[in-house]
Amino acid sequence: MEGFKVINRDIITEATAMAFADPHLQIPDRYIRADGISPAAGVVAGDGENLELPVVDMARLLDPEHREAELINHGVDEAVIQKMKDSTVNFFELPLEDKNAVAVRPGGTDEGFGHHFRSSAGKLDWAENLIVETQPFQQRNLEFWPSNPPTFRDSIDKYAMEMSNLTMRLLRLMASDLGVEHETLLAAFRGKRQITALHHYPPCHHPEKVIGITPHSDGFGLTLLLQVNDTPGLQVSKDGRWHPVRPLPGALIINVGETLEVLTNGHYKSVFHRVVVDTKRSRVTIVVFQDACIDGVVKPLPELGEPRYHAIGKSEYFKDHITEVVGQGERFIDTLKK
Ligand SMILES: O=C(O)CCC(=O)C(=O)O
Ligand SMILES: [Fe+2]
Repeated sequence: MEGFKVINRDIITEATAMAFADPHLQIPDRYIRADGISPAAGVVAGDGENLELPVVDMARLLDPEHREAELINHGVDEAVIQKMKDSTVNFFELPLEDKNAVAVRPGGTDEGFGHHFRSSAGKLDWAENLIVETQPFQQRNLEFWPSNPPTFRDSIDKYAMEMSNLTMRLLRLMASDLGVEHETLLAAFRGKRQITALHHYPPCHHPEKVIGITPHSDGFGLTLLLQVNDTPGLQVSKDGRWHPVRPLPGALIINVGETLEVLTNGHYKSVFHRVVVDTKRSRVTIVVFQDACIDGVVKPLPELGEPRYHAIGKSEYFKDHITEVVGQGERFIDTLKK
């Protein structure tokens, strides 16, 4: 996967692992954000102003009549979710040495365990991440798929499949909402890449000095985010303030990526978000990105009228998306608006 808000990867060192494990150790300088990125720099909305993201209660969305039953019959398989959560937690609990068996290779592919984002000032996010490409099947690079815990590969394989199916169900609903043929929207996603990112944000005794994930908006089509535990941290930017997002237990958060904003000609909007870390509890999330394009191009579906965004080739899109996100902290697609 070329692109994906990555400018540079870094391995997790012993010193970092120690700082992550002991909230009372001094924060290494590379994690201290003084560059306008730190949570201290943004205004956070008050209590009771948590943002209602498009939190999708699958059961309710798919069948208003049969909430519980529908979740079992049409929603994501609970056993698959639980197994994926367990494997993820087990992986992050391993000693650093074991996790580094699938470490990122600086200058190599964008997969692996490590830091996946480094600001131009060389600062790092307060998190360790494992990223693997889960679809298309032929592009899986098992070198980066942990064999420890032993359940990991099977868990992620099944979870990825569930997320592909869920994406197709969501796209059908979106296509109906947009008034376009289902196939038009589905075709833009079919056979495209699916990237799975596992995030672990350790606690930090000075959360105002570090950031779990730098403010950004997702570049791909659709993001499906699952919280493994209920530690808060995700915040969404709206009207110049950061609003905490607290998903309902068991709900997935669906983020519209910039590519989907363009495809739908601005009907769905991609949001700017970040993660702040907790003083006491770690936060673990499982995030699946579904990519999309029309014949290699990011552009509005022709059915949706006069295009409001300029068309751009996929590789150019990702190249520019990175520079823009990192350079200015703004959404790249705003530069594509007509
Ligand atoms: O972990 C989270 O809550 C958000 C992760 C995220 O924004 C991303 O992976 O793009
Ligand atoms: Fe994101």
